Amino acid sequence: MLHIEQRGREMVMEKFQESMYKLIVETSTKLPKDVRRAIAKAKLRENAGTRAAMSLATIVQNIQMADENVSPICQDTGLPTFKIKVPVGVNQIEMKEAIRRAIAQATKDGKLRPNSVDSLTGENSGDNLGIGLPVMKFEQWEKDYIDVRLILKGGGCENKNIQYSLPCELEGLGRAGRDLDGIRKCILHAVYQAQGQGCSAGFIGVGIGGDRSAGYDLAKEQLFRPVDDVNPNEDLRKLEEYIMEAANKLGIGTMGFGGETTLLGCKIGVMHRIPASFFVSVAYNCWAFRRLGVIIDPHTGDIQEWLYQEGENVDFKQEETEMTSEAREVVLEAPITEEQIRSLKVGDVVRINGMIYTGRDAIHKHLMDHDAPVDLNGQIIYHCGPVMLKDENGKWHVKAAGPTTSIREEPYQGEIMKKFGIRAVIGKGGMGAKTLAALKEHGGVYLNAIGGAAQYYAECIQSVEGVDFLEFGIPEAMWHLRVKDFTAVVTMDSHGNSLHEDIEKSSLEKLAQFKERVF
Ligand SMILES: O=C(O)C[C@H](O)C(=O)O
Ligand code: SF4
Repeated sequence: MLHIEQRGREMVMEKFQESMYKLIVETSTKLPKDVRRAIAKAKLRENAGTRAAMSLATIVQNIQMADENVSPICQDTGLPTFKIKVPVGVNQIEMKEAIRRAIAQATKDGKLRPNSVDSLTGENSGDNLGIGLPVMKFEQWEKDYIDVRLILKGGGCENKNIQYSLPCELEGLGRAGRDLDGIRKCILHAVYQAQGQGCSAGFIGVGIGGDRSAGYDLAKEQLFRPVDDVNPNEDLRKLEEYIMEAANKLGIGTMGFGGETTLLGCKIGVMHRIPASFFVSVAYNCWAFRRLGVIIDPHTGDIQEWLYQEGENVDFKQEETEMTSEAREVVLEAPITEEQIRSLKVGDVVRINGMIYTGRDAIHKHLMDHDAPVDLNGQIIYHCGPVMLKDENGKWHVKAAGPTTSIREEPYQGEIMKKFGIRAVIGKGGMGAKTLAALKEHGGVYLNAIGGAAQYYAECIQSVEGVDFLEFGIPEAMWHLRVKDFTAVVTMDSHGNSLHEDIEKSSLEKLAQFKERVF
């Protein structure tokens, strides 16, 4: 009897594992309906031919490609966080194990990038498991079904989360006090400081109150609310509406290229605090807002219902995908000469053919005091940590390959370009003053690709010609990629111009319009 019961439980857990696998794959590859609608609305607002319109065209094409290929929307499949509500009596230990197995399987199948790194040694576990990862938060409830929600939040937008301790002084906005108006200022500032680095246009979850950790938890909890719900707290409903309107006047736009839409959603929650502390915590999520949920039958482990499925679905299939822009278009193929680079100006659209080499955090640090494994003279470095799969013949295939946030390489980039003769770097979000000066001195350009458009760029990659530093892990290795028609925009040129610097300046001026008390 006991034996039969145990066998029955094992079968339920196998089914539960299968259900979790489906949830993971669906979350990584298909944006939820509410997010699609927000993106479709943003696209309508942009004027044809602008950089923002072109970027949004790439984004919707990418969403559609991810649907069709059942492949990750963005190569950074994030830090998986599960929120699970269970009836009393359900075995949480077994559920955790099943989720861990499902995560490892989805990684093996190229639906998740191996993203779990030992914080001390830098070693990638290879299967997305690790100390504390994936994050699983259980709660019991009186209902008779299991509710599992999953968010895959990438690193670039996570790095733009911000926490304010009121009262404080904010650039452009002045004093933020311990009241609703002070909160308003913090939230606007949070959107401003993210610029394009978290792959705007973004969604924000805000947590008011708590301590530092509970505040961030509350902020992230807001990201599980449907984009189009209405806050039941009247003050917060008004604040959410106000923020949506005001933030979209900052002119940061898609990818920080300027434009009409900077924020796609704003959800605010509140909890009590202790007298001495007043935190406003903001969780920033990129446009590639991957969160879904399922209802599970605890007796079978089967999915009974998918969540976030209300309302109209936008499949972007009918979209006109022609990405025409008013910009000058230039074809580049490495090795690139200094003369070619000097002829490029901010705003030019570049189509790259031939070889590019990936390099991100580990490689930049390494190259500071080591030789490069290949001759990088005149070459192009791509800030990218792709999702790769090896076939049975040992051949590598690119499953997703969008850009990563370049600013992390700011301490190294200029020096490395000069040391090796690199002429161009591709990334997203832009770089700072040090790199801009090096581009001018040495003759280099910074090319901005569309963050999150991992399927779109994977399709530009014709072959993987080699790999170095695989010991750094798949995302950090140097992949030698042959590309065709890889499109990016010059946003920093060799004449001292930076679109990022310009947008930061103009958005700060716009932010200052919101200095006066509103609430
Ligand atoms: O790690 C990555 O591939 C990208 C990251 O999510 C980023 O936005 O920089
Ligand atoms: S690259 Fe952009 S879209 Fe992808 S996870 Fe990072 S912030 Fe999000």
